[in-house]
Amino acid sequence: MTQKDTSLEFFTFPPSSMFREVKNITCVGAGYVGGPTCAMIACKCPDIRVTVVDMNAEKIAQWNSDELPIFEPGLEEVVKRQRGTNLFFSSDVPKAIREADLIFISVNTPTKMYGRGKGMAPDLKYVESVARTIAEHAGGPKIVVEKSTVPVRAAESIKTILMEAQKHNRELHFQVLSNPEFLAEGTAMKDLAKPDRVLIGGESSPEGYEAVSHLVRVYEHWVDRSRIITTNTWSSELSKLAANAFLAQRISSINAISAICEATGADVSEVAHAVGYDSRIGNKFLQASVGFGGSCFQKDVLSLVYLCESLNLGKVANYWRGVIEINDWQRRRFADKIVGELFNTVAGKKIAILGFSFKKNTGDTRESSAIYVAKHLLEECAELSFYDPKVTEAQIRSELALVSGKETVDRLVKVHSNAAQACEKAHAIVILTEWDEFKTLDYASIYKTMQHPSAIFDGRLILDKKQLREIGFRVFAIGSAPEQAYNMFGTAGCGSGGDSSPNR
Ligand SMILES: NC(=O)C1=CN([C@@H]2O[C@H](COP(=O)(O)OP(=O)(O)OC[C@H]3O[C@@H](n4cnc5c(N)ncnc54)[C@H](O)[C@@H]3O)[C@@H](O)[C@H]2O)C=CC1
Ligand SMILES: O=C(O)[C@H]1O[C@H](OP(=O)(O)OP(=O)(O)OC[C@H]2O[C@@H](n3ccc(=O)[nH]c3=O)[C@H](O)[C@@H]2O)[C@H](O)[C@@H](O)[C@@H]1O
Repeated sequence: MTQKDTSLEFFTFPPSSMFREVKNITCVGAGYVGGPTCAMIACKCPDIRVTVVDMNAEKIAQWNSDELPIFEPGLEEVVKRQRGTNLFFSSDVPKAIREADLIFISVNTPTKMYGRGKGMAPDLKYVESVARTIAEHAGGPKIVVEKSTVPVRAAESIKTILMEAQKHNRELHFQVLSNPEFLAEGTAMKDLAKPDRVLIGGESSPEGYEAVSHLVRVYEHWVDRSRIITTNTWSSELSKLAANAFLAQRISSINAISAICEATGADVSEVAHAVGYDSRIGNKFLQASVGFGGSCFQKDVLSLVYLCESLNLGKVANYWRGVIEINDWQRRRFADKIVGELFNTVAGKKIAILGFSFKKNTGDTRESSAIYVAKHLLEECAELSFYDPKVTEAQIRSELALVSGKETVDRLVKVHSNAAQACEKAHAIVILTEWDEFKTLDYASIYKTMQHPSAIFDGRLILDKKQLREIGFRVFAIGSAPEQAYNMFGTAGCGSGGDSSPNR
């Protein structure tokens, strides 16, 4: 099936349409995707009533309150404007399903932690449970849209469940579409308002085309038709996994280069700039870091690896597995670097950790690299004092307890409400999230309150190394050798992380 075969441009509606024009949308799953996506649809489509439902009643209560359950720049304004007008949050899932013309499935698909595929395959139990609820309560024709990220051919399972219900009730008609979401946290509202593309996959049949065209029309309220791509269902499902794998691969690529930089005197920012200037490569997503985090990159690359293994494509599986391996290695390498530069022991030393969320402008901590760097340092008995502008103390403690145990966390972890306090009497500062406020801290004053010699480890490349060195800090950044460690003949004076321990 080619792209052109499924393109809607040449498509004319069949005389008897199976589905009504979309006037009521229900989204099952009021999380980081369901909430912002539906807020945007409600905002851009005043003629459509949008209801977001979730089995978690507490979360729904938060969506209906002044304190939304997630922080996302620009979200609160839109929710507060639309809520009660054409945007509703409810925990009455059956009712919202009955009333909908189109239903988004936007539930979580985390990596499975049990049974077959443990630690690799995505857990599709929530998606399946929604499909069953739809089958039970639909009562009439529905376009069901898979927005969650799923493996290729997941739509087939949803369809099988729905078709079983259709066999027993002639009022029921279903079409299952794939419409993966590409928003990034922290910029979700911008991404939704002006997406690079909207991807819709559907069945190659008149009913499939009709369903696709209904969803196209929803997006056409604000997205130019040229940016709405229609494909077959499986291409759409695979494109989402592929897009995340490509993005994650870019980060692992630049992080792999960062290790070479540290050992040679090249500077990863300069290399990224020079490489990214090639218009075929492009300059986005080339920021070396302490490793990518977030709920999706690791999960989706692992899902791709599992898919390849299931298809007996071992070489392809290994290729993508390397992306995760480099990411884990980068985190470990950075933690080892901290221990090494603090004279090979951090036991009993206070280390200030600035940033805990997986990136700036979000309070989301899922798979944050901070968790893993902290885990390694806690294993070395470091005393960690944290500050993050959007992550609560309870959240930091509970994430760390999962990997290091509650007793260790109670003994060695403190959480502060500002950066300066976290740094007081510390031997080192470690930047793990690129929050803007960390760029402009008064480091000269902070330096005076610290133990000396004082070190800064920049895992996000946001600090001015020269200025910090002038204050007196020993400065270490991902992807550049310490200033004194390199001579003009190219021999690095300090090893900064080969495959063996970088400790000197
Ligand atoms: N977080 C992100 O930035 C992005 C996530 N995605 C994908 O979107 C999907 C959703 O991700 P998030 O919104 O981050 O997850 P989330 O965990 O924030 O939200 C999922 C919600 O679904 C609810 N839920 C689960 N099963 C349910 C059921 N049977 N009935 C009613 N509610 C149910 C949960 O209570 C939860 O509130 C995942 O597949 C993810 O891979 C895609 C693009 C971006
Ligand atoms: O499927 C998803 O969940 C989403 O995953 C990512 O979005 P997100 O994880 O929210 O955030 P990103 O901006 O992609 O950052 C992911 C991680 O990579 C890190 N990163 C990003 C870019 C970069 O150059 N270097 C780098 O280390 C970030 O700090 C963060 O830890 C994708 O960017 C979205 O397109 C996708 O929809």
